[in-house]
Parts: sequence; C-alpha cells; structure tokens
Amino acid sequence: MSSTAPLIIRLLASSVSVAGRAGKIVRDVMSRGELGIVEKGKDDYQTEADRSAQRCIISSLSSLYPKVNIIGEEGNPDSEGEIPSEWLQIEADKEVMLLECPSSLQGVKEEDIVVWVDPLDGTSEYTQGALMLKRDPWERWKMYLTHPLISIKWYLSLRHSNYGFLEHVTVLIGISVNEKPVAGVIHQPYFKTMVGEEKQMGRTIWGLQGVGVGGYIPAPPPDSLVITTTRSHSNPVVEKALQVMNAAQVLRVGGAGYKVLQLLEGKASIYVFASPGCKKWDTCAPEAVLSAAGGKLTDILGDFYKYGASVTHPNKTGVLAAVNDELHNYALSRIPQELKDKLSGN
Ligand SMILES: Nc1ncnc2c1ncn2[C@@H]1O[C@H](COP(=O)(O)O)[C@@H](O)[C@H]1OP(=O)(O)O
Ligand SMILES: [Mg+2]
Repeated sequence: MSSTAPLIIRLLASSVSVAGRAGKIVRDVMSRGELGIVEKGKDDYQTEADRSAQRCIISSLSSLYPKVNIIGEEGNPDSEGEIPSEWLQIEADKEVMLLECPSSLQGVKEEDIVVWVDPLDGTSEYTQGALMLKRDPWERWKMYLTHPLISIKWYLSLRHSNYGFLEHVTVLIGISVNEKPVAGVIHQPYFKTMVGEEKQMGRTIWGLQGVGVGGYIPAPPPDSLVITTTRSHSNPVVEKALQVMNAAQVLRVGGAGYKVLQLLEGKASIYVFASPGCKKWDTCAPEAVLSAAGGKLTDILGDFYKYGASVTHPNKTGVLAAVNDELHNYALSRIPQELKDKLSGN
C-alpha cells in the first residue's frame, strides 16, 4: 500500500477491502449451517457470523492502524486469541486509493479517529434468512425449534421460501474524526450481480465527505413519499411517527445499512425510526455514506449524533434520515412534540 496517500484515504481503502472479506465470512457461516445464536438482550441476538466477521475487521484494521480507536458491536475480540491467517486482510482497495483527499481531512492523525464497526447489521434478517434456505421441511422445523427469533405465526406463513431477507444484511464500517462521521462503508454480502455468465455475490458502497460515493448506481427519490422503517423492532411510538408522515408507502426492511441503501437507490426518500434500539455502530457508516451523497441523518429531534470514543452507545432518540435537507425538514416538522418529549425523556 502506498504510504504517501493521506491516512483517511488509506483507512477507507482498507475498510472497503476488509468489509468484503468479512462479507465472505458471513456467507461461509451460513453455508456451514451452524449459526451459533446467542441472546445478548431483549430482541438482540448475535451469531457466529457476527463474532467472526468482527474479529476479521478489527484484527485487520488494528494491525495496519494501531493507534486508531476501533469500537465494534460484539465487544472485545482480543479475548478470543489469534484469528485464522486467511482472515487478515491487509490489501487496500485500489480504486479508493486513487481518490483525492479533501483538504479538511489531509492532516488527520490516527489518534483523531474512532472507527465504529457493525460486523453484521440485520441479525434478525440473517437468522430468518437461514431458516428460509432450509428446503427440507423437517430440517426447517428442527431449526425453528432452536430459533428464538421467529413466531409460530410467521413460521407457518413461510410458504414461498426465498433469499429475500438476506439482502437486508450489511457489514458496516464508519470512520469518524472529531466526533463526526466523515467516511463509511456499507457492504452487502448477499447482493447478486452477473459478471458475464458468472454470478457474483456481494457489493461494497463507500462514501467520503467532500468527495462523494461509489459502488452503486445513484437514483433520484421516488415521485411519491415512500418511507422506510424497521421490520423487526416496531412498537406503538414507531408506528405513530410513521402515521404522521402522510406517506404513500411504507417500506419495512431490516438493518440501518439497508434502509440507507433504500434512500441511495431511490426506493424511499425518508427513514424514520422513533425508538432507542439503534447504536452508534448502526448509524456511523450509514450517516457518512448518506451525507457524502447529499442526504442527512440525525435523531428524531433533528440533532446529529456524536461519534467520539467516550459517547454512550445507544442512539436513544431514534433515527431520522432523508435524501436531502428539504425532505429531512419536512419529516422533522411532522413529528409531534409529545413524541419528541417521550423519546428525549422530558
Ligand atoms: N430493539 C433493538 N435491539 C437490538 N438491536 C436493535 C434494536 N433496534 C434496532 N437494532 C439494531 O439496529 C438495526 C436497525 O434496526 P431495524 O432493522 O429494526 O430497523 C438492527 O439491524 C439492529 O442491529 P443488529 O442487527 O446489528 O443487531
Ligand atoms: Mg446493527
């Protein structure tokens, strides 16, 4: 890797590369079929894929950038010993290495940076996708019995199994400088493309403040108002915030990363989640990529989250994101004060 390129460019290029490697780990765990699901808290689960992908990302980035503070969703992977050597990714993405660093980021040092890692955003969708992949009904039933996330009603409605939910899964790496997300990577391990006759799995979208975004084809927002929101963590307050938007359509999908992809690809124009469930690792990379594309991500009160090393992890006041300032202002003006008070604890 050229050591003359500015640090932010090298770190983003390494993050693009390692996110792809982590995505392969996510697919490999699924192919082996043993997800190793652990319940971390209410509606909060972790699988072998979350654990291994995080170890790959943190070990690789910290071997290259030892003074950068890296915070991952799944705690401290050092306690689990050495990682397999094939997980260590030290290559940098060649296209990102060619980017021009904006002058405001040229002098950034490792000590100024906090990287937020969500090795597998959309864990509910990942585990539910695993169940859908089991073609044999007996195998499915056995998996269901050991599956804490799925209601019997949902299980019985599973007639047409497909890959659907796995597309919602993303690997998120957000790079913040002085508390602000300035660069980010959203990798989608199950995105399918055809390269000639060959099916290729996975794509990586990146964004850099002052430069722009890459890895996908941008599209304008839909003509009518389409809102995207959670499909697995709803409650009456979340629903109330959706009703007041007067939307033509509500797109319920999994993961903060995938919802921001809906905005980037012109499938929705606003993302509303009036609930405390998301954490800093869920929003850092999506916020960086969305703002590099001209959008805005804040809490439900319209305030930006801060991403310094000492902040608390939960995004207590929800998520409000839009493809541009005008739509963000519209969404903010629709949220009733009583709902804002409820989330901010007033
Ligand atoms: N109540 C919650 N408990 C745990 N994680 C949550 C909760 N709500 C949201 N999240 C996290 O935020 C992401 C976006 O939420 P949602 O899909 O509901 O819109 C989820 O994929 C999940 O991240 P993760 O899957 O990495 O644990
Ligand atoms: Mg997440």
